Amino acid sequence: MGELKYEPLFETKKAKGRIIYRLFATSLFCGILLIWIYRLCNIPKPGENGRYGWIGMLGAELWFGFYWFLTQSLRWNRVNRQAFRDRLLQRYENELPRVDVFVCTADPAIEPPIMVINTVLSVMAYNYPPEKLSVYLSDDASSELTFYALLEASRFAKNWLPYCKKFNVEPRSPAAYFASLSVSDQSDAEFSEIKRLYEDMANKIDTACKAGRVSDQAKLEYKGFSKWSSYSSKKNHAAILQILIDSRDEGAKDIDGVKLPTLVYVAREKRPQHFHNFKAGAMNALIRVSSEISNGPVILNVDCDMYSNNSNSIQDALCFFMDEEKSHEIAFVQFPQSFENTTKNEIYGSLRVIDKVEFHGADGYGGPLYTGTGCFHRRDTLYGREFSNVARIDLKSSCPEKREENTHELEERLECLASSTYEQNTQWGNEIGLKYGCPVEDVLTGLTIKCKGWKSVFYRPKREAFLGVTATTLDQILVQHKRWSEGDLNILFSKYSPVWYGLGKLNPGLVLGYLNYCFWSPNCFATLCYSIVPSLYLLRGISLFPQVSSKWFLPFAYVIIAELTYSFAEFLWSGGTVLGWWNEQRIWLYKRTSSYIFAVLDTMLKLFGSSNTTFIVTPKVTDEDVLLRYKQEAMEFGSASPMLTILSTLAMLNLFCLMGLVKKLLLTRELGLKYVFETMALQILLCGVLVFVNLPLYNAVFFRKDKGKIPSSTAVQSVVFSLSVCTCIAYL
Ligand SMILES: O=c1ccn([C@@H]2O[C@H](COP(=O)(O)OP(=O)(O)O[C@H]3O[C@H](CO)[C@@H](O)[C@H](O)[C@H]3O)[C@@H](O)[C@H]2O)c(=O)[nH]1
Ligand SMILES: [Mn+2]
Repeated sequence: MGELKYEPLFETKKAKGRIIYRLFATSLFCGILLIWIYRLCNIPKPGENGRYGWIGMLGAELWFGFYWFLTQSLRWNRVNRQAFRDRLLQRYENELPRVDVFVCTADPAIEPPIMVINTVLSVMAYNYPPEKLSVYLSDDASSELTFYALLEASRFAKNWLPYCKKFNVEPRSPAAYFASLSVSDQSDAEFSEIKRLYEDMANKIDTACKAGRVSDQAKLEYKGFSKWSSYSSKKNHAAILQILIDSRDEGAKDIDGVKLPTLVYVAREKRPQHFHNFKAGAMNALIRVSSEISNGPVILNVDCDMYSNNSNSIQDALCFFMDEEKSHEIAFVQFPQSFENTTKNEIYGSLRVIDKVEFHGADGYGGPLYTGTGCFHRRDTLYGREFSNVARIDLKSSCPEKREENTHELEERLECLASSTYEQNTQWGNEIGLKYGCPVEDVLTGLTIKCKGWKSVFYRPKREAFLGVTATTLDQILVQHKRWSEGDLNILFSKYSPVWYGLGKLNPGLVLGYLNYCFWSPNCFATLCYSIVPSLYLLRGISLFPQVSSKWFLPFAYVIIAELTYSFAEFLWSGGTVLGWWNEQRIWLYKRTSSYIFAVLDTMLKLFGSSNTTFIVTPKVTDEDVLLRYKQEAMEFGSASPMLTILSTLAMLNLFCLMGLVKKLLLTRELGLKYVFETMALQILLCGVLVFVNLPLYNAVFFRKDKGKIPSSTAVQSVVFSLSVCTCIAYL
């Protein structure tokens, strides 16, 4: 008899087409080198026209070339992963580990309780032994509305979970499930019954939310509400911890008599004198509280809008943690961040290329970033454990034992773990738990885990594992990207910088990979230069690029065409549309000329100690008329803001430059047509593309009447400002 053959629980395959890609990238690099040489060798002498502009362009092109080089690290060595769930179940069906799911919410006004509990229900309904599954909701708003919704959800779960199992429902967020069905699917009695139950619950929650409070009757029915009696405000209250379902209780069963997963509500203590560290603080409180309740060795973390869209994700993730030969070094398994409310052409851009390309590239060098949601961690690594090849963590576990304390005693005992002083004089937020002090606690925490010797995995199953809500206005997306790019830049300067902390600990390819994100925001300088200088020089008739007939024109043409074609192909290959790519270019420009500028400024202020970390939560609800425009893919410029003023000014500036040129060519005939095209083709092209990409903005300034247009004050400011600059440049 031969030995049993070892069958891996997952496999890792190199992505196809890497050789061709590498050849292409090398050719592009040669083009970039030639551009640099041309710029360096042709700097106008002091006193000559265009010297400063030229030097600016040189700087910008050096930067773009450098940044392009960084982006190669995420494309050079892509890998794809495959998990074998059947093998996992064959080997470990009875020894699966306990899994704790953390859901975070922060504000019932922009993260509606009904959305939050749909996420909670979707993770409670995972295809996983319920006695091994525990769900924790952290409510940073400590809102009794959210608590009330969770209470209702805990009751509805008794019907919903068996229904999901019986009919193998997907997705298991009730709202998403009902919305996914057509009328003809909705005939049988059991369906009508579950839908009615859901609607009853949703109505109750909706009524409470509209009233802004929970009815006295509901409060009388459930003693848990008494914990709000000493509550004074969202920023000043004691910890509230309630175990709504304790799966160790005999009574914790659904209508079919099957166990329910544990469900816990936690609102950590907040006091004005103690800083709460946003989501990282919430997560750390959950890590502690859960350690005393279920202590699952695997933790899944989702944002409150990211419902589970695939009931098998836990098993998928466990394949990466439980393989006998390859799993011991894996700290976390990150799933893509995908969204449910995207429109066809994604007017505000997407994370498409990051998910379909870049994270697979990072995975080839040791693993993707932790991006805060849709990520499974080993609990120990969150405690700061160093990787060791010898002391491996065994995840296998049997059923939890019965507890001595009753639920009430347990709650009382654990509230102190969520107190606002618990972390004082401890290493929480520093050596233990998620890291504090950075707007992207997720990226920073993931980075430090990897610097302790661990690897991570990026897994993109065919059926999306999680779906969330993406921003629906320009302002929201710019604010979000400011937070992200600022956070990533903070990491660069922090003690955990991939450069000085990561070097030697991470694969150099991954260091470069991280730098891609750390250097997001400094891209603003080169982009600003490229979108202002050539256009203004165009107005003055000064050429900044080689003549069309010059041989130096070729590398420019090659790099521009090759890079644009590549980015276009990559986008389509990632599942995007043609118009989607064009929209992506616009949002690329907008982020770089607004979010990133403020990210750099705030980081500088912070380095000099005069600014604090903030976290503006992205709204997950949209007004009806805004939603309508979103669905029609009309950009929502909306309210005035410094970011919008910059965008609008830049757009106007380019428009006036182009108009100025046309005027010179056609009306005054100051310049010959042939001469202009020969010497300034690329400048005209650049300015023309900038105008073309900004068409929706001009429309929003001059023609739109709806509320999503650019506010008149912003429009006037930007026109006056850009017109004055253009006039000065043209006539002085
Ligand atoms: O003080 C806070 C602030 C936020 N949150 C929660 O954090 C999550 C993320 O907030 P959101 O406004 O949706 O930010 P996004 O930019 O969409 O989030 C991404 O980026 C964040 C870091 O900037 C990560 O924390 C997130 O997990 C990641 O999905 C939400 O569930 C919030 O409820 C808290 O629990 N407490
Ligand atoms: Mn979000």
